[in-house]
Order: sequence, then C-alpha cells, then structure tokens
Amino acid sequence: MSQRTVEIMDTTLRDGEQTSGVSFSSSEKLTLAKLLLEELKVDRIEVASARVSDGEFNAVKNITEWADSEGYLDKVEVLTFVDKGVSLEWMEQAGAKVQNLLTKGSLNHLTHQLKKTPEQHFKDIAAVVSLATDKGITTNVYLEDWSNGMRNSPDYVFEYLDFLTQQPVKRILLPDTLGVLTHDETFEFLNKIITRYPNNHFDFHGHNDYDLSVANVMEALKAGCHGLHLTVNGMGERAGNAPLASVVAVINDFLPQINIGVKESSLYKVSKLVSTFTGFGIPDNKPIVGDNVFTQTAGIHADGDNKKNLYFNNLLPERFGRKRKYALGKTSGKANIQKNLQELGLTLNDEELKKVTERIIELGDKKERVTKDDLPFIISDVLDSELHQQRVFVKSYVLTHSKGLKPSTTLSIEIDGKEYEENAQGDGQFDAFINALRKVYRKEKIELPKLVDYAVRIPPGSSSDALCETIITWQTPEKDFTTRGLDSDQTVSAIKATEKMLNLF
Ligand SMILES: CC(=O)SCCNC(=O)CCNC(=O)[C@H](O)C(C)(C)COP(=O)(O)OP(=O)(O)OC[C@H]1O[C@@H](n2cnc3c(N)ncnc32)[C@H](O)[C@@H]1OP(=O)(O)O
Repeated sequence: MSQRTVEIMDTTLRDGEQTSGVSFSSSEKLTLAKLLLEELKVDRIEVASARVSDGEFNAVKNITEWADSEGYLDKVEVLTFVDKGVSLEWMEQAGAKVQNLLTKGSLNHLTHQLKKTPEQHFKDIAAVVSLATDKGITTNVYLEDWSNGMRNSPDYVFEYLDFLTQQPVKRILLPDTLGVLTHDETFEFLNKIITRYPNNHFDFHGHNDYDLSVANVMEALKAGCHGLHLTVNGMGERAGNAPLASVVAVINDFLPQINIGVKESSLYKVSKLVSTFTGFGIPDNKPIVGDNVFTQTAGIHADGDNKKNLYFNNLLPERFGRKRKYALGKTSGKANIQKNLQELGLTLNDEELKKVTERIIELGDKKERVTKDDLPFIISDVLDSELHQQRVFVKSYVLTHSKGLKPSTTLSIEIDGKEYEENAQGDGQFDAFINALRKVYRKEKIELPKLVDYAVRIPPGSSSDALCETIITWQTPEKDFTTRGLDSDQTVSAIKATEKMLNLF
C-alpha cells in the first residue's frame, strides 16, 4: 500500500493554553517547544496568538531565537488576526516567520462578529497576505467556524475558498471550532473540499465537545487531509482539542496508509511534563497517557496474560515508554498478586499466597487502594501472625477524643479464654488504650512490657494511602523486642502491634 505523509502541528502552546486556568511561563514554552520539535518530532508547533501580552511576546522571541539557531524557524507558527498588519508587526518583531491568519469560515461569524461583507473580508485578507509576502512571512489561513460554515453557509465557504486558493497561502486550516462535527460530516465536508481543490494543502483542526475528536481526525485523514492540529493531553478551550497521543496511536495502528514522524516512545514523557507545568491533571483512564490505562485489575486478565498473553492488544505499554501493571484489590485474584511478587522478586507457597490474597481482598472491601509497594508489608504482617499461636484477643474497644476532655478507651479483651473489660484515660487515644490494658493485666498481677520506642511509617514508595505501619519496641527485664501492626488507621495499627506483643511476651 502506498503511504502518504501527514504533517502533525502541535498547538499545545497556543490552543492548549486556551484551557481555562492554564498559562505557560516563557521558559516553560521554550522547554516544551524544544521537546516537541526535537524529541517528539512533531512537524510544526503553534506557539501563541499575536498581540496577547508582553509575556507572550517574550516567549515567542525566546522560541524563535532558539529555532533559528537550530534551523526550525519555518516550523514555528503564530496565530494572527485580520488587523491591517498589527499582528504581523508583532510576530515579526518577535522573530516569527509563519503566520496562521485567523479569518472567518462561516457567514454567521463574519456577519455578526466582524460585521463585514464577504467582499470586504476577502479584501482585508488579501491585504494582510500581501503584506506578509512582502515581509517574507509564510501565511497559513484558518477558516474559523468552518464546520458550521459548511453546514449553514456552504456557498460562502466555497466562494471564500475560490478566492483563497488563488492567494499566496501555503496551508488552509479547517477548524471544527465548536467541536460540532460528526465523523460522517467530517469526511463529507473535507472530501468535497479536497476534491474541488486538489492542489492545496488542508489541515484539520478538531475539538472534542462530543468526545468525537479522534474519530473525526480519522475521517479527515481518510478524506485526504494533509495536516492535523493536536494538543498534548487534549488540552484546549472547553472540552479541548484532539489529543496527540491517542491520534498518533490510532494512525499507527489503524491507518497504515498514513505516515507520521512523531516518536511514540516520547509521548508519555511530554504528557507528564505538560501536566506538571500546567497543573492540568491527566485523568487516570486517559488513553495512552493515563495512570491506569496499562493496569490489569481483574485476576482473570492477569491469569490470561500468564497463559498466552490472552488479554494483550496492540497497544503495548512499552511502545509509549510505559509498563504494564497489575492492580491489587478485591478483584485481584492470585494471578495479579503473583505478577506483583515476581516484579518484587518474592516467592510464596500456595498457603501463604492464599492468606495474602485474602488480606488484600479484605482491604479492597474496605475501599482501600493497595499498591505493589504495600505488598512486602502485607506479607510480613500476614506471615508474622501465622508464626504465633494467638491466646490474647483484643475483642472490641471504644476510643474517644474530644475537645476539652482527656481521650479515653473502653476495652474488651480475651486472655486464655477469659474475658475482661476495662476503661481508662490517657494523653492520647493509644495511651488511654495502653492504660486500660495495664489495668486488666494488673488484676492478674502481670506487669506489661515497657514501651520504649514507637514509629509510624507508610510503606516506602507507596503511592496509595491504604496502609500505615506502626513499629513498637517493648522492654521486659529479660529482653527488648519489636512488634508491627499494619492498618489504614494509625491508632488501629498501633493496637494491632500491641496485640502481637500480648501474644509474645
Ligand atoms: C479558533 C480560536 O481559538 S481563536 C483564538 C484566537 N486567539 C485569541 O483570542 C487569543 C486571546 N485573545 C486576546 O488576548 C485578545 O482577545 C486580543 C489581544 C487578541 C484582542 O483583544 P481586544 O482588542 O481587547 O479585543 P477582544 O478580546 O474583545 O476581541 C474582540 C475583537 O476582535 C475582533 N475579531 C474577532 N475575530 C477577528 C479576526 N479573525 N481578525 C480580526 N479581528 C477579529 C472582534 O470583532 C472584536 O473587535 P471589536 O472590538 O472591534 O468589535
């Protein structure tokens, strides 16, 4: 099959920045411009709208200086307006060489926003294009609201394109400005235009208001468009633009006739960096770049992966510099846990694995999120309990903590089959618990070990908030020893460590 090359224009720094609440600093824009062109290898970047602010001017200047030194200046584009050359002046001073001139692609916008006739508009456009040509600036032209224009005023659109295709314009940029197109219309409209003007270059610029941007991009490509406008993480005004990572994967997997130069393995890195710079979080389930999209959660899936990679598809995480993960929770099953154990280099026998699985399911039922880093702690806790025969059981307790009153505990405990109940106050809830315990043991004339050290930690590296571990060192006249308790609640983890002590000393 013969392939055709399609240009990828990334507009994260212009349209992506139109995400509400997002603003890149000048140095962030330069960092991203370098990453997008040099590492990710998109073909072009749109870096700002002209006239916006002094900060934007400086950002564009920094980018053009760098781009000039690296031979990328023709890949750096600035959105300009039909404003008698004011925008052109701005971008020229900022060192840019390619303008994306924003014009009206629907009669509705032309009539009601610019309040001009088509003839007046075309004349104004011709003047700006001519001025740009004189200045050695390349012109691409946006037909803003083109999609509605095709629906509601096609005669205007074609009259305009008849004029525009005669102008010294390099690319014609067709935006679905309001994200209203269906995939069928995208194909139909682009097909009509590309058939009528076979010698011109047309970019498609999709928005995601109906979550159709990627489908629309596919149809635009099938209709023969020559370039695409995309943003990292689908950032952009309202529901955003067509997302770069998804589109790249779709092209590579489903449109073998299309050739693009974007490096898949850098998509995740760029996505993370943009998210860090903007504070615009990536949903966990965002295709390709979301945290969970390469995580198998169901035990059956992990089991199938073990047997013949039965649950793999073409979207292998390694393509994007990522790794498959196996989630731990109530739907894990043994297979998921085994996968995590393998990664940690741990082995358990069948009985131990069963017990660890039961504990993870128990935590999952309590809505706790367990990660791979929690696993060694859970194993140690489960296996530790198995080592000792339990003769003391903390049956129930009430812990109170209120302003102006000392914390108190009411405790019920079983020792060698006999039940005791006590209450006490303390400096904190755990102190009150220990005081109630001492009262119980004093009745039996037994002195409890002294608590000499108390440490709390969350499993290192754990990104979950599921568990904390309390490690208590106890002292008797004969020995010092340590017990550990694991729970999502800090006081409960200390009580679990104490219960272990009661069964040991
Ligand atoms: C498809 C898109 O996403 S378009 C995005 C374009 N980029 C931006 O808008 C960047 C952010 N915008 C801005 O910072 C400002 O709007 C500026 C600097 C561009 C202009 O600011 P202001 O002069 O204060 O005008 P304002 O923001 O109200 O913009 C509306 C004016 O632009 C005019 N306008 C709208 N489209 C165009 C166009 N394609 N060419 C020229 N003028 C236009 C409007 O008619 C209106 O003019 P009027 O005030 O004479 O009626």
